[in-house]
Amino acid sequence: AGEIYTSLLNVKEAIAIERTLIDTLGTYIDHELERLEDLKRFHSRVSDLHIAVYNGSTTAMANPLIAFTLIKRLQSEWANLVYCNEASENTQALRSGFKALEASLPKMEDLQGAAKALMRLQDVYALQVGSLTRGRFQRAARGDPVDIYRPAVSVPLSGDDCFLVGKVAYELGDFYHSVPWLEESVRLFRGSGGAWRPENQGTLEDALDHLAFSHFKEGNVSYALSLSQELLHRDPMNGRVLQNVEKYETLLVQSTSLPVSQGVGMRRPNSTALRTRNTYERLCRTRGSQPKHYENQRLFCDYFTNGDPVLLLQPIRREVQSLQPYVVLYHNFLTDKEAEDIKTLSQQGLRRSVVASGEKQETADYRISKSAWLKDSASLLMGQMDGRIARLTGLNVRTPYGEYLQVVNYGIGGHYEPHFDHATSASSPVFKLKTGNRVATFMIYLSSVEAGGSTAFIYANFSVPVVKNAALFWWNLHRNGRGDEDTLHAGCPVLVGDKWVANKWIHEHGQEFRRRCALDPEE
Ligand SMILES: O=C(O)CCC(=O)C(=O)O
Ligand SMILES: [Fe+2]
Repeated sequence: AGEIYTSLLNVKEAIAIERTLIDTLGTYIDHELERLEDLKRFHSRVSDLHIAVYNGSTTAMANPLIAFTLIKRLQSEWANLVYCNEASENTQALRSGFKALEASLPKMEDLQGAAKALMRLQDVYALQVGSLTRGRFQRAARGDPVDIYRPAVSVPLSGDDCFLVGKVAYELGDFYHSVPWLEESVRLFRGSGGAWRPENQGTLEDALDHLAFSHFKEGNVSYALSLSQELLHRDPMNGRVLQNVEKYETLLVQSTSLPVSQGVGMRRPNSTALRTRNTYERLCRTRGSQPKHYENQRLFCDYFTNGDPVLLLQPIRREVQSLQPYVVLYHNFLTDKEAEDIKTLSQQGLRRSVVASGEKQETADYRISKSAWLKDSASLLMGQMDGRIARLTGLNVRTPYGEYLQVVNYGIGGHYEPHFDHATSASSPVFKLKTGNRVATFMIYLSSVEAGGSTAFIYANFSVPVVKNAALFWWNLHRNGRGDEDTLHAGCPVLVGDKWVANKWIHEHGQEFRRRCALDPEE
């Protein structure tokens, strides 16, 4: 079993696992209740006897029957009860039921991945952590926060839920994220009276401790001090906290003469994609600033036939999204049934998506999804689709000029940060087919999403929302074979939904007479 958080299909499968656990726990509780009923029955029988028969005197023992039953109870009944194995048998059944599922349970990696996903969504969609903990997706705005998406059912987070997210950030040394999540955790733990719960990972004290240190690392010593003082108040014997309090006090005395380092504002941790991050995130939140069709006459919608006899009978609705680079959206490229069939066909083959790294391929945080390759033999549908793509694009998409269909299912907060589909180095695995570079991408949306998940073209400054059954086509290379930098694109994090896409990558070879060279290097 691979990880779960990288594909929503696997996350959905986890529901069935928990159903089994619910049943197992239910059985355990029933058995334990029966056991406690037995204990209660015995307890009240004996205590009733003491009230009714013995009644503070010993005269009843003159009755040999009463004396016999007292002897019997003390000789065997009490021992039988006290040494009964039922409790441990019940526990054992509960634990073995759990153990049977252990292999299919999420791992630490899944919890971390899911926590990182929440922080990613918080960043990219500028969501308020306070709203998230109330089960809402809201952005800070002047005045009241604005709903980005309204879920039908909203599930609030607990103090412990927030503690875990904060702790994941904390352990990554990411105090920018640990602070707001631990703040929420402390607030919620305080609100619930700080009562201990057996299922919890952390306590109010743990949250205070992590929060104080996060503030200290962010340069907010006085806040770190007051949190540590609260912690010390609750846990006066904690020597480490006492030391911290003293340390913070000393630092504060010294720093009165130093420039105040507080209020600088916390910085988000740097990522490699820093250069394009602002544009990328803006494009994920909005559709960007690509001129609308009425602002640019050359952007249009039409019913497209490509002069093809089949398409002439059933033209396809084409929406030109951009001219430089040339990006078009073909609506209703597939039927619902076909989209479902493709998802079903790929289910067994889904593996964690990889990215090119030199000559090798490896998993990366910047691509969170699972994908499968569907060979032409997978279904008759493959050939039919190839035919449709060939008619629309006028290109040769037969193997090896077109790659197998790559079906992708995104995970929690799943995304694909800005990248090129074509190879940018001679050692790229793209050249393994020996049919040149990826000249064009034909990407089909197999699902819709509730929120997020747009496809963003960073330099071209526009984004395309997910439209189920539609297909997005663009040229990755200039006519002279050089990569077109303007095709830098990304799959935005899925805010709410189960996003599926399918990629058909078309190579240079086989297109010699279909897409000819041009003298203009920009063409
Ligand atoms: O999911 C998307 O919107 C983009 C996917 C993509 O760019 C890719 O798979 O190469
Ligand atoms: Fe791509």
